[in-house]
Amino acid sequence: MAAPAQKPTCKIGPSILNADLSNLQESCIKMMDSGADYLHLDVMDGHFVPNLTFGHPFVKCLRPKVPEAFFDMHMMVSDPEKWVEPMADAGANQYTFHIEATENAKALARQIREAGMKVGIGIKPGTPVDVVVPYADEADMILVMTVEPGFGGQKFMGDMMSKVKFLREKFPDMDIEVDGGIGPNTIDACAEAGANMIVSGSAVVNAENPEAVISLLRGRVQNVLQ
Ligand SMILES: O=C(CO)[C@H](O)[C@H](O)COP(=O)(O)O
Ligand SMILES: [Fe+2]
Repeated sequence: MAAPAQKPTCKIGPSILNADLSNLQESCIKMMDSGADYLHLDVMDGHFVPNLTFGHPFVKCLRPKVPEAFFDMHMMVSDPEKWVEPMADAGANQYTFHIEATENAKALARQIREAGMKVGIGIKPGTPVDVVVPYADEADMILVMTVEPGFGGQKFMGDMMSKVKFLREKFPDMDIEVDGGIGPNTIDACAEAGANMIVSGSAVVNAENPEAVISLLRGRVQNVLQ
């Protein structure tokens, strides 16, 4: 029997993309100590997006340094099928692939689940939201990108909120994540549209007081969820 549906709760996941790359361990620990609910780790392959970050060897080294953290892997890669088992072995908890990067999202979702991870499905700004609907049953989370994937520190695309609203109406119990350009000035739009998993990169990691920013973001989302 399927587990009973649970109302989505607010979770704040800092992206360490714009942190000090020579000291990511410290940045991750700092984010968790500042009240992060999870860590959003951006994997870029220089092909699906025009930038490179890190892969499963880095995740494997990071895992024991932050043993309690939930790792949400944002896989901006062209062959998402290829890295499922290596990421699971490295200690990833959720594997978010882009719908644009696969020809068989259903099989990929199954592969991720069999590897013991939660399934996330992401859509780029140019992808219509209805593309993801047939696969929603296979997913734990849908990610609506609010910038063109590839770089941190970009401007939030408010017109993506219609996708979030559409998904929230259709899937009241689903985790819906937003990612890109989110901080104190843009959180209200995300919260009102119905997002409950909030990725925030530069606004949190560059803040003098990351704890205060995380708490502000959480407060705004919780106000709407209640
Ligand atoms: O996936 C991403 C970029 O492709 C990052 O997660 C995102 O950009 C977070 O950084 P910021 O909050 O600075 O925009
Ligand atoms: Fe991301």
